[in-house]
Amino acid sequence: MSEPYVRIFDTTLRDGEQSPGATMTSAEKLEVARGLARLGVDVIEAGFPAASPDDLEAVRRIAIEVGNSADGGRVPIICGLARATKSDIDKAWQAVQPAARPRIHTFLATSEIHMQYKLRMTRQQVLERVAEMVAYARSLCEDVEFSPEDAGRSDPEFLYEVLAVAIRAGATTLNIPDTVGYTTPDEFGALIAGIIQNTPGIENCIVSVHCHNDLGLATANTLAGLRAGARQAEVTINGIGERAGNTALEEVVMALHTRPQFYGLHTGIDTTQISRISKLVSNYTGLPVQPNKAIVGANAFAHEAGIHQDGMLKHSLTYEIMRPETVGATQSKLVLGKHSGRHALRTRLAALGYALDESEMDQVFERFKHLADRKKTITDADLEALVSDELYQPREFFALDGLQVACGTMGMPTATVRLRGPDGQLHVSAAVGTGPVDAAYKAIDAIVKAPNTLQEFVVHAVTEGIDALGEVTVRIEGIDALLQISPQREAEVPRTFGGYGADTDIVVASVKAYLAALNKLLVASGQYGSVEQSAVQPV
Ligand SMILES: CC(=O)SCCNC(=O)CCNC(=O)[C@H](O)C(C)(C)COP(=O)(O)OP(=O)(O)OC[C@H]1O[C@@H](n2cnc3c(N)ncnc32)[C@H](O)[C@@H]1OP(=O)(O)O
Ligand SMILES: CC(C)C(=O)C(=O)O
Ligand SMILES: [Mg+2]
Repeated sequence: MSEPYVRIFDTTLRDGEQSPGATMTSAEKLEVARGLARLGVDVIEAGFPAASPDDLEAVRRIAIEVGNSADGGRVPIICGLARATKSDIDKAWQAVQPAARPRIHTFLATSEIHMQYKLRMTRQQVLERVAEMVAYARSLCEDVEFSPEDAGRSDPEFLYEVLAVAIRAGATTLNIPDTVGYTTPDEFGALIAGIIQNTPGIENCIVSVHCHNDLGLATANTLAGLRAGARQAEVTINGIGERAGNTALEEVVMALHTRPQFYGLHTGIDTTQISRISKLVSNYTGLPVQPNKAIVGANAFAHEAGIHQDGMLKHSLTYEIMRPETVGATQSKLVLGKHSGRHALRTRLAALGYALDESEMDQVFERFKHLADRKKTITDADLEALVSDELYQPREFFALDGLQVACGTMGMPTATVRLRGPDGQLHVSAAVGTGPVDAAYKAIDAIVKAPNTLQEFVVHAVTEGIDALGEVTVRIEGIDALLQISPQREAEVPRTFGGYGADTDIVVASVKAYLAALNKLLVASGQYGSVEQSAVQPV
């Protein structure tokens, strides 16, 4: 019992598939089973063959194709679940028999509430059924697992008795399920310790734990069970499963992997396969992984806070207890947003090719914070637009002098725009568009003649109510020919320009924002005179 190896029993294809809506096709199950074998799980619980002929066939295919191949370095045990009835056990055996290492897993509830209301059986009848069905399973298969369902709410003394009967009948693995996720870690650990201490013959069996997450304690309970002497953990990928789910494979494996001194236990899992199988299961079941999910969530290795980003840049272990590559994830992400600081911003700008001195950095940082207040995440294109503000002093070549729009359901949206140009003259143009903003932008384009593509258009209400001040942020990309001032300058000329406008009239705000971005583009292009200042040098 004291060996340090923990068997990973994956039940994604059985208990995981019991998640509402998570049904997978046979082909998808086979693909997941292959992924689990590559991951290095010890046991694949491939399904509940008595549930339907399709389920039986899916388990059988897995037994044939995955249960006989050593793709993952060794052949996994293929297991089928069965109620404690002859017909379920026969179907489970029919399904798993073709595997090189088949297992039958049978179960019967032992809590008072399940015995009385669900099974309508007495304790004595349960003991007799366990003896009979475990022996029957063992007559077919050498590897038999027995689970006293709802063990977490069962009388421990009765459990010892049931388990001893199962051992005498030939069970080789005794799995202790906290079926409804009711127990707490101390309690569950004590239950496992009590079972190991008080069940005759248990020293020749593997004790297993199977926890559900109704109180969010599945992983904690599983680890407590392992600390108490269990050497098999029943888990699912991404923690999917009945109701709030099962213990997540990735959490248990990485807890043991990350804290070897504390647990002194290890598994045969190739941790670099974790991210891949997580995505596969999420895609096939249609169950998205929450972004903050431990190990496999999109944010598991993303850092937004400036203090954390600074720490990460100095030494990744300041804020990461494991490397993303260890679980097969792409590298850590420093997400630029309203909580970011100068270190992260400077690093990102350097990666984009800009080296700023302190005072330039201060200016860019101030604008960055202001923009981050209005936008959830700041992209590289946003940064280029920000730097362009510093690199090329914005000059108002074209200023809005008047705007009139006609829109609604009675005709074509039309805009008339009057701009004061660099020559001091007023220029008027009118255009139709798909809406008033589109029409106004087309009218402006007809005057300004600076080819560009609109990359982003964000409208934001600053204040509440009908008279809310609307803010518009746009980002445009200049068409290359206009920006090729000279080959040497090309590398340092940003192609993306941001503009911002605010007004109680959202179309006016949109026009102001567009003109602001266009004026920057015109400065960069040198169309109306030379570039005034180059504050930023390429790295
Ligand atoms: C905790 C767990 O995850 S248990 C596994 C849950 N998984 C599943 O249920 C798999 C999918 N299930 C199914 O497809 C169906 O329930 C089937 C085919 C297994 C059974 O369908 P039905 O025969 O129509 O029975 P139904 O599901 O309505 O009721 C379950 C019956 O099994 C009995 N039963 C429940 N657990 C066990 C058990 N471990 N051993 C023997 N009988 C059991 C119940 O008491 C009930 O019996 P009753 O009809 O005499 O009252
Ligand atoms: C069948 C058993 C092991 C089960 O899934 C449970 O009790 O949760
Ligand atoms: Mg379960």
